[in-house]
Amino acid sequence: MLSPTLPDGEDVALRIRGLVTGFGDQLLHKGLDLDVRRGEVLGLVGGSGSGKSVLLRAIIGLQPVRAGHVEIFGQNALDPDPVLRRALRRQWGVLFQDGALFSGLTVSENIQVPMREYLRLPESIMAALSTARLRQVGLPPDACPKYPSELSGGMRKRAGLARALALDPPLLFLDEPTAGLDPISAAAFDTLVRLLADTLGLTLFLITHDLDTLVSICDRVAVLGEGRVLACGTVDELRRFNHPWVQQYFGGPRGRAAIGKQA
Ligand SMILES: Nc1ncnc2c1ncn2[C@@H]1O[C@H](COP(=O)(O)OP(=O)(O)OP(=O)(O)O)[C@@H](O)[C@H]1O
Repeated sequence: MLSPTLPDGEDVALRIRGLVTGFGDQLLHKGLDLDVRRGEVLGLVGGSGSGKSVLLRAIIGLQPVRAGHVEIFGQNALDPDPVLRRALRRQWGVLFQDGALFSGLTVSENIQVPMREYLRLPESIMAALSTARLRQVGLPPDACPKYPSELSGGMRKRAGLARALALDPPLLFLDEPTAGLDPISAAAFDTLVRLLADTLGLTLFLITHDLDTLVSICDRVAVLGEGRVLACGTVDELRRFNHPWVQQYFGGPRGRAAIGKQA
């Protein structure tokens, strides 16, 4: 059994217990449990429509939850108190699938959006910080005055990542970070994400369909299906896990190719 929960005493960044979500009379998550260790890179996989994006939205408070608990660094993430929510909001950053940059703002202004909302800093400091964040994600300072439409897909992802890092959060959520990138850009993005996680000591929760990403940067992978986490473990452990979808996913031609590349 590759349990989605960790033993008591583990240093946990994200703890989910008994999560229930749904739309109308359809339940999507049916009592989902999951723990993410502090400092680990956890990948979330599952078939299309299994509820990966809705789970992310539920964790960060964008999706109503019918039952259950979500804790981020020991704080109740579902607490409706706006003061507590605001304090907790500074603990995480998120990169949505398409980067979700504001098209009418420059890259620099995009990175400054969370700074303006949560920090009170002089303009010159915010400008310097946004340039530093861009450098951190491998973009040159001359990207600062550009608009998202003037960037390539890979650069937009990096700009989105810079914005996710704006408040220097210890936890990052990434929704399909390599979707739409060519294989070379995707591999470079994976390398960057792992490097940032290691150097900044970040905890990463990333949704992906990209087997190369799972194999190359994730410490553990959680498999979502049937409204819960079916199993959570290393890619090697999951390959041996006896469940038809998991077997097909990791043992199929693409899974074997991705694992073979790393061998
Ligand atoms: N606002 C909504 N109203 C009604 N149903 C929704 C809503 N948002 C999502 N759903 C449904 O919830 C289910 C899970 O959606 P979700 O986007 O989380 O899937 P996913 O696992 O991320 O899929 P994919 O891998 O294709 O991105 C889908 O059946 C979807 O149609």
